[in-house]
Amino acid sequence: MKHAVISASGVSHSFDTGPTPVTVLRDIDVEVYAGELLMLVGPSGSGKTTLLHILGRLLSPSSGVVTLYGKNTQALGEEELAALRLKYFGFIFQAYNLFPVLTATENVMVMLDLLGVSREIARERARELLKSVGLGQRLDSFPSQLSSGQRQRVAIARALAGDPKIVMADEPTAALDAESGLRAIELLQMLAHQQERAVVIVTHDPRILQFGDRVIHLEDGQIAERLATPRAPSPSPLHAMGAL
Ligand SMILES: Nc1ncnc2c1ncn2[C@@H]1O[C@H](COP(=O)(O)OP(=O)(O)OP(=O)(O)O)[C@@H](O)[C@H]1O
Repeated sequence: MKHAVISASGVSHSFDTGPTPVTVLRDIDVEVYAGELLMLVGPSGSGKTTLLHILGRLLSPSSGVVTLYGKNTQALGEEELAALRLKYFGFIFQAYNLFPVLTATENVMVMLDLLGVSREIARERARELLKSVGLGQRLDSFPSQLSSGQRQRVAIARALAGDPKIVMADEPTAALDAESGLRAIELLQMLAHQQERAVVIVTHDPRILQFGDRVIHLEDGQIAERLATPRAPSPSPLHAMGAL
């Protein structure tokens, strides 16, 4: 039987930052599995990013339970959660969050440094990761010298630095043209299908929906619909291009 990597049950969340609390998620049940690309879609404000943050344990839900490999994470303190995120998760955010004064290699090395990897080994590993996402020719480029698609691939390489079992991406193709978006989503699909990682993506982008093994629609903080799409049978064209 397939075991869930992440399981959220009865998750609700309210933000208490304004004069009145705003409930943004209501009684959500979601399971995430290794080897699948799960997409969270829905209108703006429906709670997709909030749910991604809760599944990634960047945010604790107001109520409900999130388990990681069967272990309840609710009682963990901030330090334990930070260690958990470092160990299991790779995050890719829309704005890339690359350091402008660091090269592509150095941007990936920052993550390895956090993981306690020595500088020399980190440099080697960062280069390997960048080559694996097709950036072997741009190792020493600064973010400003890269296209948006290349910057996104640096962000993907950095998210993979700790060899995470779970990769989470918020709008990974939103800022990309069609060709770069396709390459990015194929790369993320490869991480799920060929490397058995669990990949969770929040997206508005109709061009990439077909890549999801499952698509969960959120409407006003609730799950409106789950769709299963067939797994792509053919190997990624990125392989043929020698990018992976
Ligand atoms: N830190 C916060 N404090 C208060 N309200 C918040 C906070 N973060 C999000 N919200 C509110 O929660 C609701 C859901 O936001 P969320 O970002 O999860 O939606 P989304 O579906 O990802 O939207 P979009 O597609 O526009 O990014 C929105 O109404 C938003 O204004």
